[in-house]
Amino acid sequence: MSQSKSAIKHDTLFDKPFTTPLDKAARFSFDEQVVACFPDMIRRSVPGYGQVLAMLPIFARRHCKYRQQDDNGQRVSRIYDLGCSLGAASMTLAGEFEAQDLQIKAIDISPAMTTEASTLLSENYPEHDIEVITADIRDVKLEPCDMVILNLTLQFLPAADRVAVLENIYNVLSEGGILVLTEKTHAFDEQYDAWLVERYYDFKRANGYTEMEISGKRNALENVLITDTLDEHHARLSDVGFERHLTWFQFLNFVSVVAFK
Ligand SMILES: C[S@@+](CC[C@H](N)C(=O)[O-])C[C@H]1O[C@@H](n2cnc3c(N)ncnc32)[C@H](O)[C@@H]1O
Ligand SMILES: O=C(O)C(=O)C[C@]1(C(=O)O)C=C[C@@H](O)C=C1
Repeated sequence: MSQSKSAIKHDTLFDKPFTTPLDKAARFSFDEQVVACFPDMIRRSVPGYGQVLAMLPIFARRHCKYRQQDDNGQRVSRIYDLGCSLGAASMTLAGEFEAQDLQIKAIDISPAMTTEASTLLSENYPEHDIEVITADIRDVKLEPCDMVILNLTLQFLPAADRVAVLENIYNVLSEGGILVLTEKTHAFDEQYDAWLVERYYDFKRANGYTEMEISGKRNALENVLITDTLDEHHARLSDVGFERHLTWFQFLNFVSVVAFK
């Protein structure tokens, strides 16, 4: 993928002393500053990020069966990329499918993200039917679809809103379709959780983050990124109607679950 304006910036967002977590301005947000270094940040901060992305087209090949129709009446597979950020998941899918086979709808609440995602996707895949939409995924009316990707997005919604978003997804997925839900989690057992969190910080250290950057980001994410346990995710998927869902990927405290309609 080529970056539109400049080379990807190195993430140095938290390399200065941080303010208190009560300072609203210090809260993590997906603004222009984050957009500028996002590919570097997510690659160095999320264990297995590239591996999860690489599996999405492989899952799509098995589960997307041209069940939908585009505006010209052509049979297509419709995929939602919810909380798309710069469109990395959409980009990976477009790279593995012919333009006429897919209709991708990539949605994000951050205009800074969607502006850059639109540029990147249209520059790299001008022939593909990819719509980038700036919206809150709690408000959008989804259309019938074959696959939904929630890659590190649900964790940023207030806990009380998560069921409704998953219910909407369940209702619009076609029979045979899938939801791929990737999340940062915490372990119920405090000792296991402490071990996982410490090894996660080791992972960040190994990727070049300093102690100040690690603690600054932790403060900024407090009450912004709210994790559930893996059991809570599975229970919620059952509650909204998914009868079958399994954890297909886990790397430290990051997991990915596939739910089958
Ligand atoms: C960690 S990023 C997702 C990464 C991306 N899916 C990827 O694979 O590269 C989380 C994204 O969710 C978006 N987001 C958070 N709350 C949202 C909401 N209510 N509606 C839509 N997008 C939301 C943020 O703006 C941010 O871009
Ligand atoms: O938990 C952390 O410290 C992270 O950096 C994780 C995480 C994520 O899971 O989305 C948080 C914010 C950025 O979007 C990139 C990675």
